[in-house]
Amino acid sequence: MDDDQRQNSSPSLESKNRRFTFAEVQRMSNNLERILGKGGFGTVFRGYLDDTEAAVKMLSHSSVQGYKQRYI
Ligand SMILES: Nc1ncnc2c1ncn2[C@@H]1O[C@H](COP(=O)(O)OP(=O)(O)OP(=O)(O)O)[C@@H](O)[C@H]1O
Repeated sequence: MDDDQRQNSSPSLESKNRRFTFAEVQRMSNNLERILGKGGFGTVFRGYLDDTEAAVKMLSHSSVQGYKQRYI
């Protein structure tokens, strides 16, 4: 399936991945106040994007290295 087909078959599935600076992450997560969980790529914190509650995932340094080793 190519990208066009994927978009047509699931129009509501849009990527919401965005990157923020550490200062922005601190602000939106109230200084990393509440941990929601941990995954293979790093810790997930509760945060707010504007007024919407959001899960904020911080990639761990080792996962970024692993990503580079695999994909670069
Ligand atoms: N949107 C969310 N709402 C609430 N908790 C969340 C949300 N996203 C992630 N979490 C919590 O953070 C944990 C880690 O999530 P994450 O997506 O990073 O990893 P995973 O899918 O569990 O594992 P992996 O990173 O190995 O694929 C989850 O198990 C869950 O407890």
